[in-house]
Amino acid sequence: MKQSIMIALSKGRILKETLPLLKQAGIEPTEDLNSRKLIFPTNHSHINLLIVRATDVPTYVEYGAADMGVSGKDVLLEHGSQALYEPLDLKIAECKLMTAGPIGREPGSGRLKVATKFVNIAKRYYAEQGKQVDIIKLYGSMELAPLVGLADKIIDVVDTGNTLRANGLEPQELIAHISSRLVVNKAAMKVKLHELKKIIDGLKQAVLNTTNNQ
Ligand SMILES: Nc1ncnc2c1ncn2[C@@H]1O[C@H](COP(=O)(O)OP(=O)(O)OP(=O)(O)O)[C@@H](O)[C@H]1O
Ligand SMILES: O=P(O)(O)OC[C@H]1O[C@H](OP(=O)(O)OP(=O)(O)O)[C@H](O)[C@@H]1O
Repeated sequence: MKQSIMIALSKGRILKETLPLLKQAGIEPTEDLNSRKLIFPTNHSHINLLIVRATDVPTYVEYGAADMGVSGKDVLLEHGSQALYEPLDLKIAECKLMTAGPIGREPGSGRLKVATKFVNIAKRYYAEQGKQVDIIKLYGSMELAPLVGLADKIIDVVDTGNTLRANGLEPQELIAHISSRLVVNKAAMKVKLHELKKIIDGLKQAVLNTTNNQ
């Protein structure tokens, strides 16, 4: 019997952009993913999909509750991914992790206040520059913080820049180019090598086909 494989995905962008790649790799869910269920069967009886919050994907994979998953590089940088293999850049959900602030306004001379949900990334970024800043943890709608005086700057992902512009903000420093990555549990990679390698190779080919056709 084939060893069972659990793949962790998150709703929204990652699910939408990963499903066509999985399909090309021969893996398709056999139930409607819009239901309230959280575990979904696929056309392979040994492969199931687990739907979790985007920020929880590395945790599920790290502890082996899922054998593999798809996670934004921003989430991986924030989580710390030493415990995970990252065998493949899926080249989906591409964006940039940036600092941003009010258009044309330089922060005052006091200690800089930076609002973000990426607290670890922010700490590392400013520590590397030898800058002492106050980091304010938010869980969403970071763009609001500079508008109401909660922070001078934010750190968030930027794609078109529309969200920043709509709130009178502009992108400033680039911290990292972001795309979604396939992550694999290290122990599973040993124990389930054969089954996991088939999926990784299938996805690798799917990414190649997709990028060649763009
Ligand atoms: N505007 C964007 N364009 C392209 N990729 C993006 C954009 N925003 C986020 N991403 C990438 O897609 C990933 C998933 O984003 P998504 O918006 O689906 O989840 P989220 O809202 O960040 O997660 P959660 O639901 O846990 O808050 C992010 O981790 C990031 O890598
Ligand atoms: O530069 P842009 O193209 O405007 O994209 C950037 C926005 O995209 C993401 O939000 P998303 O659309 O995923 O909504 P969310 O806040 O629900 O995650 C992110 O949090 C930014 O706010």
